[in-house]
Amino acid sequence: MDGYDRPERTVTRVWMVGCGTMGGAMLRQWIASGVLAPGNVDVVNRADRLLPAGVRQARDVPSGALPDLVILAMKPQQLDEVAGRFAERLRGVPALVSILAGVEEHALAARFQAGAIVRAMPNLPVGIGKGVVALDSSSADPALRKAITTVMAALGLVEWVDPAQFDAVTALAGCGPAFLYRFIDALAAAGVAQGLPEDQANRLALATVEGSALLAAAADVPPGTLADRVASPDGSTRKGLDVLDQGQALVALLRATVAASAARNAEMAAEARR
Ligand SMILES: NC(=O)C1=CN([C@@H]2O[C@H](COP(=O)(O)OP(=O)(O)OC[C@H]3O[C@@H](n4cnc5c(N)ncnc54)[C@H](OP(=O)(O)O)[C@@H]3O)[C@@H](O)[C@H]2O)C=CC1
Ligand SMILES: O=C(O)[C@@H]1CCC=N1
Repeated sequence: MDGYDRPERTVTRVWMVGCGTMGGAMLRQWIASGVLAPGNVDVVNRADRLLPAGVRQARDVPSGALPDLVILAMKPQQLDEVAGRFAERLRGVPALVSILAGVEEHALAARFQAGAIVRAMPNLPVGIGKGVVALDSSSADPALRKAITTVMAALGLVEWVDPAQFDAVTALAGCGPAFLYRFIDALAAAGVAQGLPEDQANRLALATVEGSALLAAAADVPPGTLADRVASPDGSTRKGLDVLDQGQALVALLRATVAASAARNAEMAAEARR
């Protein structure tokens, strides 16, 4: 019991529909962290993939009792196909979690009859337990929200967000790793342009981003203050920052980048509405 005389909810048996790049990253970390036992997970995909040992995979959902949780981890464009094939069999599952970008809770509820539906937006570092998982649900009760929070906490930072902000959160955190990886490559390429060997520039750029992120995460001051600490008075960093800050160049570039991703999420939401 949780102190409010309600039974605790636990997530033990899970079915996962689709388990590619993101589903696979989540599953690997859940199993590595002991949150899920491999023998309690069934994956439904179109062809066998390399999955953690002990996880079953098949082309159809298993027969027998429904699990505690079904996770939809295929692409948004595959929603109707998956609903057409599996919605009847999944009817009455206690909880359905979707990681499909853009696809709203009522679009899922129009296709699947589940006790509750939760939208989740992970990002790729969940595979090492250092990701972000944004969550939203209007149908989950407090006990389920707590259970889902516990499961997702093994993947990294968990944030419940306003549904109206889900597309923005997806653009920032879900897509964010891709933007960071581009930045790392661009930093390395800039070093090469200054005469560094390419392999060395790649190592230096990656280690610089890794160390800087770890330091910022541990610091008691914001990243902007750390940037000023790097910039010695009248030194070389300031000259570089002046370029990034000129006309708010970097801010404007990232605003446009995140806005483009958020707009695509909104398009995918519209495509899934009915
Ligand atoms: N990649 C990322 O960083 C993030 C992705 N997401 C979301 O995760 C979801 C998956 O993306 P991602 O992992 O990149 O894509 P992938 O293409 O890597 O994975 C999709 C998976 O779905 C499976 N699949 C496709 N159609 C069906 C079907 N009809 N029945 C069962 N399984 C099916 C594929 O099977 P098969 O293996 O046979 O091809 C594959 O395993 C998307 O909805 C995306 O919005 C969310 C946050 C971040
Ligand atoms: O590119 C995509 O659509 C998904 C959503 C967030 C990251 N990847």
